Parts: sequence; C-alpha cells; structure tokens
Amino acid sequence: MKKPTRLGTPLSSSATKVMLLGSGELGKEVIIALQRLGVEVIAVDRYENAPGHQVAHRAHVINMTDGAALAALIEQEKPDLIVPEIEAIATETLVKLEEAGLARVIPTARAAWLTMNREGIRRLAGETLGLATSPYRFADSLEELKAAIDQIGYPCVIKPVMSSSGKGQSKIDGPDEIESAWNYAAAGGRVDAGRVIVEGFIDFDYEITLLTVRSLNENGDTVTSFCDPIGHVQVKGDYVESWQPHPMPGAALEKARDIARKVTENLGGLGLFGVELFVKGDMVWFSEVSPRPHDTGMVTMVSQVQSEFELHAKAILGLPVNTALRTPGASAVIYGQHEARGIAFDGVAEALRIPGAEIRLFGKPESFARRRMGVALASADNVETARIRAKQAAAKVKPVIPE
Ligand SMILES: Nc1ncnc2c1ncn2[C@@H]1O[C@H](COP(=O)(O)OP(=O)(O)OP(=O)(O)O)[C@@H](O)[C@H]1O
Ligand SMILES: NCC(=O)N[C@@H]1O[C@H](COP(=O)([O-])[O-])[C@@H](O)[C@H]1O
Ligand SMILES: [Mg+2]
Repeated sequence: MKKPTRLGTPLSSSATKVMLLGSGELGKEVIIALQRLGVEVIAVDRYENAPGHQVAHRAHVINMTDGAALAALIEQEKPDLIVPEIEAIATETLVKLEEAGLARVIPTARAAWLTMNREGIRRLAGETLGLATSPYRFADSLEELKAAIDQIGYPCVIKPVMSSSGKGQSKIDGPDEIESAWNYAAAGGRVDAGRVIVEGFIDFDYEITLLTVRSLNENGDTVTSFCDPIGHVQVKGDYVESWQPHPMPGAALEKARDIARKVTENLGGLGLFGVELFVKGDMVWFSEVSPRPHDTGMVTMVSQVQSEFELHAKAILGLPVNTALRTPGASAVIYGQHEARGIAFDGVAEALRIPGAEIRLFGKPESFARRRMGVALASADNVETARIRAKQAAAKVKPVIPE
C-alpha cells in the first residue's frame, strides 16, 4: 500500500519539491498543474527561458545528458520527485540515484531509461511482452542498415534510436534512398548514438494515442485508467493535428487497452503514459510509449474534465484522477515558420473569434521554421467540427518577425 505525497508550502521547509527534466510546452502545463497544488517546482532545460522556466519557482540550464551535472543539480535541489519531460537525459544516472535511494523518478528511472532509446522499449514490447509491433532491425553503419533492409523490405521507416518528434526519421521506398536516410538519421538524433532502427512500414487505417494513467485508489493500490482514444495526423514524423475521441470498434479498443495495460504495468510507477498504437480493422500494433504527457494529448486541455497535464500531476502525487471526456475536441499545431529569436504572433484575436477556439503560445525564445511554437485548440459537439475549427484557428495565427 502506497500513500499520497504530503503537500507542503512552497519555498518553506515543508515544501513538496518536484524537478522537471525538460521544460518545453508539455512541461510548462505540468508545472502549472503542480503550482495549483502548492508544489514547489524546479524547471530544468538545455537552454534559457524555456517555456516551463517561465512558470516555475526556479530555473536551471544544464546539459541533461551530462550525468555528473545532473547528479550535482539533484544533490543541490534535493527534489522529492524527478519528472523527466524529454527523452534526452542521462537516464543511467537516474537509475543509479534511484537505486541508491537518492531520487524518486517518475514513473520509474527504469521506465525513463528504457523509453529513452527505441531499442529498449521495442525489445521490451516485442520480445519480452510479445506484443504486435512492426518488424524491426537495428544497425550501426550504412552496411548494416543495407543488410537490415534486405530482411525488412520496402517501404520501411528509418529512425535514430534516440530522437523524438520525427527528427532524423525517413520513410523510404527503394535502395537508392538508403544512404540519404542514414545521413539524415545521423544528423537528427538527439544524442549521437550512431545507431538506427529500421521498421517495416505498417499500412494502418489510423493511429491513436491511448493516454493511460497509473494512480492510487483509496486503499493505496495502483490502478490503471484510460482516456478516450486520441486520433492524430503526423507529417514527417511530427504531429500536426489531433482530436478526441477517435471512434474505434469495440474489439480494437479492447486490444489497444490490453497492450497499454501490459506496457505500463511493466514500466511501473505512477503517472500518465502516452501509448502510441497503429490500427487496421481489428488489428492493433504497439508503436512506442512516452512515460509522460504526449504532444498529441494537448487536445485534452479542451476535451477532458482533467487535462493530461493535470492527470500526470495528480497521479504522480498519489491523488485521485478523473479521465472522463468533457466534449469532443481537436488541436492543430502552430509552427514558427521563421528562423529568428523573439518572434511575434498576429491574428490571435481572429483565431479566438472562432467558436470554441483557444490558443496556447509556448513562449519559446527562438523560432525555427518547423519548431512548434503554439497550438490551437477547439471544442465542438462533434470531432469533425472541432477539427475544422482548430485548423482554422491555427491558420489565423501568423508568426511574424517584428521590425
Ligand atoms: N513502422 C511504421 N509504419 C508506419 N508509420 C510509421 C512507422 N513508424 C513511424 N511511423 C509514422 O511516423 C510517426 C512518428 O513515429 P515515431 O512516433 O516513432 O517518432 P518519434 O520521433 O518518436 O515521434 P514522437 O516523439 O513525436 O512520438 C508515427 O506516429 C507514424 O505516423
Ligand atoms: N514529441 C515530444 C514532444 O513534443 N516534446 C515536447 O517538445 C519539447 C521540445 O521542443 P523543442 O524541440 O521545440 O525544444 C519538449 O520539451 C516537450 O515539451
Ligand atoms: Mg511517436
């Protein structure tokens, strides 16, 4: 039996302290949810003025893949909980600190370590748990990649083992594209492991994120609950649009939940997970899992009673959660479109005149053409209308470089 974490007064000796490792748009919302419960939040990222830095009690800039720097910061701040928000962290250090009783990592240090690297989570899902996945091989050189593709066939998808948001990912249809896919993967990996996964392409009908929450019930037992499926569209491996609920036949939904339950039970701990699944008819394939809020889940800020961020904040503290849908909703991404620091946004008023629309601007200090700088959200009485509204609202927001 586990107990909820006692909540103290921030910036006092009773404070409940949570450290976010990664403080982008997803972390920013987790921090806001924690702040509402009087938690003292320390936001860490690789650059100054990250979105979460701007709403936390304290901010630190370190190279989170540097184990010694990470351990020193944890020793200095002594957080009650450590919440990884991105993959690119020295997770071996977290495993060691947790084993030594010096850190409690969400959901567990092992989960952060396994999911940091596509190889860890893929072997767990496909080999240990026996779940359906795309066929896959790993390669450390161009020659090995060619040999791996001989086994997998075309079309296939090549990804750095450590990357996210589609960075370094390509789908290829024939041998003349192998070399450019290898070079692109080498450039796009977040931590240069020089290793890639090649996956057989799954010709799915649709893909979903099944947000799955592990929380404590009144007896102190860990229980699993599911949000309604989130449908999404990805372009170049990065999400551009999502909606909730995505309708699914009963048999497929049951399989999806079964996969999500097995994976999250194995990863353990408390918190929200984003389980990514491909669906064709009644067939469901496991793709990957984030042991933390998911970008496609930003839609829950309008569609659920409690957003994925509030669910994560509550679950990690041992508090009860409510995964109920409030209304159909949708999200559409706002990219920076410019390569510049300190960009501005016109058209927000026009966006907000669309019925049911909301805008979130993340406050990232530097824009890139395809960096996610904000998101449009919309509710409606059905998903189709919500999608149209969210896309219209996103299109109204115009990133500009101020004179
Ligand atoms: N084997 C595959 N078959 C078909 N489509 C795929 C396959 N692998 C990836 N994709 C497509 O590319 C998208 C991104 O892939 P994946 O989730 O592995 O990348 P990622 O970089 O980890 O993204 P994120 O961090 O945003 O989840 C998937 O959501 C899917 O649309
Ligand atoms: N798919 C994972 C994902 O969406 N992660 C979110 O993007 C941020 C990094 O953004 P950046 O690359 O613009 O700094 C991360 O900090 C997290 O919030
Ligand atoms: Mg993904």
